[in-house]
Amino acid sequence: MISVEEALQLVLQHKATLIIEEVDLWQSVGRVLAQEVVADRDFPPFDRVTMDGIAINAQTFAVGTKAFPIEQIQAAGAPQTTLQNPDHCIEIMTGAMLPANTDAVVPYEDCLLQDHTATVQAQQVVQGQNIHRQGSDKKAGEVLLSGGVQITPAIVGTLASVGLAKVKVYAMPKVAICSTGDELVEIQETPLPHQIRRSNAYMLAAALQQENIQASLHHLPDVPETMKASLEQIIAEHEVLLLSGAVSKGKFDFLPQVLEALGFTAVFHRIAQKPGKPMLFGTLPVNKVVFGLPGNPVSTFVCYQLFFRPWLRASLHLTPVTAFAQLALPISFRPALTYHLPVKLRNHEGLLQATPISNTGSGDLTSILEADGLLSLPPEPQTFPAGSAVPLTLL
Ligand SMILES: Nc1nc2c(c(=O)[nH]1)N[C@H]1C(S)=C(S)[C@@H](COP(=O)(O)OP(=O)(O)OC[C@H]3O[C@@H](n4cnc5c(N)ncnc54)[C@H](O)[C@@H]3O)O[C@H]1N2
Ligand code: MOO
Ligand SMILES: [Mg+2]
Repeated sequence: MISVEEALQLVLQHKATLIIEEVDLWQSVGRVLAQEVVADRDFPPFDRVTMDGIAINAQTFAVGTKAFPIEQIQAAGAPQTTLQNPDHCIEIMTGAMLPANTDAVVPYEDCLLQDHTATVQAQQVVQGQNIHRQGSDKKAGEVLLSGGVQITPAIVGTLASVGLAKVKVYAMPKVAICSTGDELVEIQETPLPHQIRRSNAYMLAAALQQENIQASLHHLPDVPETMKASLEQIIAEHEVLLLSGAVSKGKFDFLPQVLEALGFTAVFHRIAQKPGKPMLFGTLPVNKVVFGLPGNPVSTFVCYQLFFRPWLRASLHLTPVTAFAQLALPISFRPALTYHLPVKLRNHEGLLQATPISNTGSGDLTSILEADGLLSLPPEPQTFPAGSAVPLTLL
């Protein structure tokens, strides 16, 4: 059996090669940018006034002038005006271009406006005050963003400001989710006493939806011939298979053998971890990957979080997420496996503290209902005192 670290390395050696597609800007949030974004003009593109008030020449104020006759008013969106007389002022609005021959803006709050004259009541006027200088944020031609970042609302704003109505992003892989098992029924059905609803398929579909992947949903019965025929069709139409169940030691766990008959090469089967020990991972021609997630709901969930998500991030050129939390309680366990524990997180004196959520095992789906994260306790040491810093997967 291989360790969690080895398993993850192997998974990451089989990244998907994702093509680049163009989407409308307003549909790009959450997607991964696949292009460089360059400032098409200076940021800001002109000396931008930052307060509503009057624009003056600071030198005029410095030699003792307080009352400035108003030459005109300049609104945001109007072309730049020019102060004709250095003893005068121009009324100016936030977002307007600074008028030529002025170099300071005094806010209305510091002025008295009467008879077409603004009298400055402030003690001081500093050259450059309330002016956002052209190019002070970024210069035209500067790289604002490189590819390999998830598009946030702030990025959408930046893309909009450089005029990118269409954005290049990595296309998401085509994913099929397959539940397996003759005990499973559709969610709208009333299960007989020996049956359960196929909740894992929906849990995985929801998780993928959070990644902007609309997966197709399938079910495979515990009959090798039917399983094979269905899988053949599914493989032809998808790049990634997320399978739940049928990977352990049971008499009806046919998945590994059926996959092999379809050209599957196992990269690993079984990981030294709990839950999720029976996980299967491998490849199918050409460049397709299969995640055989163990059927117990918490195992399915944990393996998805710990292997599929890092695989997807790496395929999308995103940097890995690393986080740690401190254990709120001491924990001891055996045998020597990596233990993934659903935890509740809270802030304790400025540190992230994790409290394990009690559960009855990996069949206990309710144990992850309130989980904010998964702690992964390595096989050694087997005793972790309270306060130990432990790797955390944020959910
Ligand atoms: N002799 C051994 N038995 C088992 C081992 C082992 O090492 N030796 N490993 C155990 C572990 S750990 C797990 S996890 C399970 C994994 O089993 P499978 O991946 O083969 O999954 P199934 O047998 O199909 O189902 C297990 C369990 O999960 C329920 N299930 C399956 N799919 C769904 C679904 N879509 N929605 C809800 N629940 C689902 C299924 O009904 C079973 O109760 O094997 C142990 N056994
Ligand atoms: O380890 Mo299994 O994945 O717990 O039920
Ligand atoms: Mg089984």
